[in-house]
Amino acid sequence: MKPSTSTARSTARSTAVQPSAALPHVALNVSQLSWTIEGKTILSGVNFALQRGEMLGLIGPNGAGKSSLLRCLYRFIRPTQGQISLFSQDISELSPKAFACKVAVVQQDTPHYFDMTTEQLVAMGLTPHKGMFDTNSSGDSEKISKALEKVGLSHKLYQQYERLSGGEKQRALIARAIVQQPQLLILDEPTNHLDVRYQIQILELVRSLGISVIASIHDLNLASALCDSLLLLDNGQVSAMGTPTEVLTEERIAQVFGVCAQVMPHPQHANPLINYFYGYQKSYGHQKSTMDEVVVSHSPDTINGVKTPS
Ligand SMILES: Nc1ncnc2c1ncn2[C@@H]1O[C@H](COP(=O)(O)OP(=O)(O)OP(=O)(O)O)[C@@H](O)[C@H]1O
Repeated sequence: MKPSTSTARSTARSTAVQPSAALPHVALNVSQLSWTIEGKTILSGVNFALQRGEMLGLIGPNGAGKSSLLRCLYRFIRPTQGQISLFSQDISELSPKAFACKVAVVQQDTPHYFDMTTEQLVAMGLTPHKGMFDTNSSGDSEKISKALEKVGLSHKLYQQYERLSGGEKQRALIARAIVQQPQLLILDEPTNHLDVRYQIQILELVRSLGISVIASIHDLNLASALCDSLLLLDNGQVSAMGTPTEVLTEERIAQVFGVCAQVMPHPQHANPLINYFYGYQKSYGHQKSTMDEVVVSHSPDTINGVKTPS
């Protein structure tokens, strides 16, 4: 199988449904957002805007505050300070039902849904759009089938959700979000349980929906390939925001993640492709880390005697 020479990003976008022209250009605006709990500041002065139809990757080391930021966006956490607006409307002013019609969330840990088939789980995505006494129609069944087909789970329609594998559960939750037809999709580590094929496929699928997306992603190469822009969070603050090329520099990867990397254009899409170097990390309690020297010299010829590619 030979990959296309067109970019993975443009290929996915070419099938996108264009969002309504009536909506403002900025989907999400976050201004001076801070969150403090138990005297500890977790998020501080976070500012960014997500353009309509754009896919924003939220990256950063463990504990940087990615999930906390997403929780503020889907109203699980009330920020200590700041404002979040969705298509120019303050999200705190939306009713729970109005909010659920506009925003879908796929959380990091797959929740338990005992006694529910995959079909019933995905049908939950229709609930915000229904009145109290509305029942599911044949059109609804078609929406559910199409969403399950998109995530490759048609054959699991009647299987108990609890019996799906971790990756299948993740894909079923994404199918539920698709059925919800949100204006904003929030994904907390959506590729967590997925094998490499589904990591690519699910993110390409999410891109192809043509809606505004914010997703926390640990795999920097995946984020680089599939996101329009990246927001790098470090210690609760925005360290950088911009295109993958602007954000993913060797210096910044060393500073924020504490690893030495070589960044080059990806042969298919030309966004940064990151190669990590090994063997220089501090081993706890023994060796002094050579990281500082690596960062200072920036393009080491050798690391621990291993010649690095030029
Ligand atoms: N409810 C809470 N009470 C106290 N501390 C919290 C709470 N929620 C998060 N934190 C702390 O906030 C910091 C950021 O956590 P968060 O889960 O947002 O980071 P993250 O970037 O998503 O990390 P990871 O990549 O490991 O998932 C951590 O130090 C965490 O312990």
